[in-house]
Amino acid sequence: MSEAVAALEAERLGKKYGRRPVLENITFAVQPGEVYALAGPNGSGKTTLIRLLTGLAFPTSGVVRMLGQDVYNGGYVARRALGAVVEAPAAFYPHLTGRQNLEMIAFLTGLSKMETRIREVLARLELLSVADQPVRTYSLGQRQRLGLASAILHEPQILILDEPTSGLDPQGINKVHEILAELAWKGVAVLLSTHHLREVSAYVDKVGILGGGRLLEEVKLSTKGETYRLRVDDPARAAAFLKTVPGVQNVSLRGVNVIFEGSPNVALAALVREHYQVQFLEPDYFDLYDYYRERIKNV
Ligand SMILES: Nc1ncnc2c1ncn2[C@@H]1O[C@H](COP(=O)(O)OP(=O)(O)OP(=O)(O)O)[C@@H](O)[C@H]1O
Repeated sequence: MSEAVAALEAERLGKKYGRRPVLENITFAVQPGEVYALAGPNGSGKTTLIRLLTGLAFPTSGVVRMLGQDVYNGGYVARRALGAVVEAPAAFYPHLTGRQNLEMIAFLTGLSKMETRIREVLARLELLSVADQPVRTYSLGQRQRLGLASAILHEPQILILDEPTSGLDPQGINKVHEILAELAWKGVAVLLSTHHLREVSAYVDKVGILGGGRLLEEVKLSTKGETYRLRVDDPARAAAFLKTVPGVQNVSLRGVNVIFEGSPNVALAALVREHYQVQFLEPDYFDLYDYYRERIKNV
């Protein structure tokens, strides 16, 4: 079966400032309905990567595709599928109201049924009560939410957000996560950068860990079924073998652990039969934040 076209795809993306490489060989994909979080210490290149993905900066090497189309080469159609907030909080006309700012964006985007959609989005972001106040009177949280409102106004299939919850209070943070999870559920591909892995681990599908300008690892967070982890000699070979075992699904490597779903008994029996030395097998209670801290310790 051929794989569906990814909503957003970066292939061997690199960026140099002068002679200094800031990003090297970044390859990943976000499928429709998937939430992908970019994590990494300060200066690891998250914002630069987001600027490349959204066309605000050009890569030194590599390709970005949206819905299968190269965004740097006649990717106008592809970019219409994109909603983004890059330098949060997004810039608005301070003397115009929130609603007027959205009307201007809707007009420039050529949106039909503009008033209904603007009302819908303002309501979803809980901004109706301040919709007719000038943006200069908005709090940081309200500005952030207006940024998200403007990014989803045209119902994009791909949403890219740089630290969408920075500066928000806990209620505002929850609201943003709730909206992003809902958009993904409706099929939108969401990519966000974050320093708050515990906040997002409830609903993100994958986390790309950036360190020193490289994608160190992609952690898949399983959302369905019972997940187990085991430690075994030669984990890469054991993982490849488990992929062929009926009753064992979604096998992946996380560091030196093999993660899988399905029957732990079947997995264990199959490994023992093939003479693997299994050190332990247990339910996978995965703390993304602890794992991330461990992973970037020596970067
Ligand atoms: N315009 C630029 N010219 C030169 N160097 C730059 C430029 N923009 C970013 N850099 C460098 O690229 C590296 C990555 O920066 P970037 O802002 O992408 O990191 P980040 O992961 O988003 O950091 P943070 O978590 O602090 O936001 C840094 O070393 C930064 O100094």
